[in-house]
Amino acid sequence: MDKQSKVDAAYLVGLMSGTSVDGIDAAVVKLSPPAEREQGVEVELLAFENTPFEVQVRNSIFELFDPANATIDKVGAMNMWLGELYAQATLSIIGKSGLSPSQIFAVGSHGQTIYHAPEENVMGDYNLHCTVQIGDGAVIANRTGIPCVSDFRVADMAMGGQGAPLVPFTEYLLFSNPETTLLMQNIGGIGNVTVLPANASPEGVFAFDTGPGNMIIDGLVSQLYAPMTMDVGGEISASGQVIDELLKWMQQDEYYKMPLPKSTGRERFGGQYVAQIMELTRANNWTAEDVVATATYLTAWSIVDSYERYIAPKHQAQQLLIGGGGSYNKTLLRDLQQLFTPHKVQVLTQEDIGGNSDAKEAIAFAMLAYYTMKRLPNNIPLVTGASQPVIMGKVSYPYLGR
Ligand SMILES: Nc1ncnc2c1ncn2[C@@H]1O[C@H](COP(=O)(O)OP(=O)(O)OP(=O)(O)O)[C@@H](O)[C@H]1O
Ligand SMILES: CC(=O)N[C@H]1[C@@H]2OC[C@@H](O2)[C@@H](O)[C@@H]1O[C@H](C)C(=O)O
Repeated sequence: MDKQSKVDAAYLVGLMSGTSVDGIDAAVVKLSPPAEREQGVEVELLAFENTPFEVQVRNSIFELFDPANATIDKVGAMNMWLGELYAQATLSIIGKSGLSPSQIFAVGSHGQTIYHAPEENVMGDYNLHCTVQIGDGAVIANRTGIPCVSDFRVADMAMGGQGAPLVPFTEYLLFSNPETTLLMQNIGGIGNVTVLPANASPEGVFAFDTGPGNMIIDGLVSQLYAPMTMDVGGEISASGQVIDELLKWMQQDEYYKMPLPKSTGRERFGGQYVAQIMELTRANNWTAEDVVATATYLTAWSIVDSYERYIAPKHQAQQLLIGGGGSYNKTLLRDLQQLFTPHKVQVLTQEDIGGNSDAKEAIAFAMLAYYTMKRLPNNIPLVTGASQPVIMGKVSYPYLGR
């Protein structure tokens, strides 16, 4: 890092639109760089906004999750359209922060994942893996006049990694603690955990996707309670009972036993999976609230199962710190508290420690973009499985005529 960057704070915008497809999270942060490489970076959240997707946009994105529907014209058009929406979200949040676009060092945009196949051999004999995030960075840069870093995951995958999860890099920088072993659990569409052992070096950090977060719950609610798309506050599941037979069927999925590193997505727990549950529901005459309660319990179970299988043999954790939209589902929190009590792990949300469950990932992509702009590596190879550190993200520069 050059001498200048050690002292100057930078303003950045972070954009996240995750696997839930609920909308765009946009954050403006002030980043005070570390004095020495990775030690002591500080980030202050200046403004945050979630812009829900209009129904038409959401439906068009969902269409692209099925490779048979994701024709090149639709992918190309949505790549441009999302770029526009991300640019609007960027300008809106900068306005809210009281800054002007010229003060922003860079935008870090995750994009919309429409396909993630870290294991799959997509092209037959060619043994190619891939991950696809759309919402073009060049559109964002040119519409806002701010350099934009986008498409983070490909560089890691090029070096043999899963291209996910990426947030552990920033969680290590922001949350690691000399005395407490923390489990940073995100519950978005997918659930993912970062293990921050007390006093760990970056080599001690590990992370992986625990399985579905809200994806199955959202899918079932959309089918059984349309036009609702989520179980707000966990009220539906609170009124239902877990169906043992369905729970056992869900627990059979091979993902839970797969070795680390691992990551997953809609390809496993999306529309097709929900359609299978709907078939079982009709065949067995299960009630809607019991089915949603079971999917909710499954998510909590997958998190504690991951702890027992991969983490507890190495580390006794003190806290499970939950972020992402799942932290607003009270039934899910209740189930997690119940399941972690025997392990003596305290279950807290980001809000319990003065954080923001919604903003966490957007903040992370602002931070990752900072490292990209400084040409510093920003993956954790032991987390993603990459063979070496890489500088993730592609930079688009606007021409400002000066
Ligand atoms: N008030 C609420 N009550 C219950 N669930 C909620 C509430 N608000 C959000 N959620 C759940 O959280 C989901 C959105 O979470 P989040 O924005 O963290 O996911 P994401 O970033 O899209 O996903 P990922 O992190 O997997 O990429 C919604 O789809 C919904 O299931
Ligand atoms: C391919 C992809 O978009 N993965 C997401 C998804 O949502 C949660 C989990 O699955 C995680 O692996 C990842 O996102 C976060 C931001 C990450 O990379 O850390």
